[in-house]
Amino acid sequence: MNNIIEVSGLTKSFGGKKALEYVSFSAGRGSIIGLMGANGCGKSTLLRNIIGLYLPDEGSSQVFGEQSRELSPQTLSRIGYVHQEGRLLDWMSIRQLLRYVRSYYQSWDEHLEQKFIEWFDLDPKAVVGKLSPGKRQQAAILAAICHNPELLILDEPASALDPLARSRFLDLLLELLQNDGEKTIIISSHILSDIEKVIDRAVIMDSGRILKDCQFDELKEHIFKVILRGGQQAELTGLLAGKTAHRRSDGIKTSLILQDTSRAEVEKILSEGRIDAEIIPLPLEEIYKAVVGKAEYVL
Ligand SMILES: Nc1ncnc2c1ncn2[C@@H]1O[C@H](COP(=O)(O)OP(=O)(O)OP(=O)(O)O)[C@@H](O)[C@H]1O
Repeated sequence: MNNIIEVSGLTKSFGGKKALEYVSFSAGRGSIIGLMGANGCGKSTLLRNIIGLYLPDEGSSQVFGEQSRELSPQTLSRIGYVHQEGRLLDWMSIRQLLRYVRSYYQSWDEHLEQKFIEWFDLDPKAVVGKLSPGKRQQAAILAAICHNPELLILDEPASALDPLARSRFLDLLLELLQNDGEKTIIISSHILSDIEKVIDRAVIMDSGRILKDCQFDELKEHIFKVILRGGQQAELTGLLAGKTAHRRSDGIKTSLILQDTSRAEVEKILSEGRIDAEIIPLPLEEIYKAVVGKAEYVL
């Protein structure tokens, strides 16, 4: 498979402080990738390096086969980017802004523009500088997607959106991918309960490094919860000790968050030992905490 993003050994410091340390990352076509991690762990820096907004101290980054530091206008027109600060031309109306952005692209999709103006309930006459943060984010999303980019990079795009707008935004992502299964979308977000509805790959960063990068299904297969009841709780807890990220017992039942194992392996142990237990999938937020080692689980 031809990757459209190839990042290798990317390192970037600001004033002596490392924001990225030897990060390698690649992406093929046709997926929605969730980029997660604590504030300041390097997500935006990675995304900005990918599109050439930042230049690395070491390592290389390519998009559509071109070096990120010198992307041609043709390659840039295949990319859509929504950045965290949502910098836009404040004096324009939404309609003027979209007309202005559209003048840079041959592939602008008017039908898509109209559809999402209605969907987001945006007033085309509204002045950008007077929009609420959420409406502003919606305008930024629209300006980034209507040229039908093959690669869509979304850096915290939905933080200011209300629940309905967020849900419409997620539907929009799925629709973009359904219409064209070759698109690649990278979305960085702290709202894990949202992105778990759409992502098929999870990338978790911590302190400038990638801790985990795998298919979301694989992550769910390997990090999950088991609730034990009955008389064999101590025995099974011992058996799974090396794979337990967190354990809590209330005297009646024991809850374990397991990792470094698989549901199939644990199901086998349970059935062989005829053990009364329940395997429960975890929400992405809990999986994330297990990966980064922050054991503040609600069990
Ligand atoms: N332009 C810049 N100048 C100086 N320091 C920067 C700059 N951009 C990023 N940094 C620093 O690099 C580190 C990584 O920041 P980055 O914005 O990539 O993190 P993030 O994971 O996107 O965080 P958040 O979730 O808060 O958006 C931080 O310590 C940040 O202060």
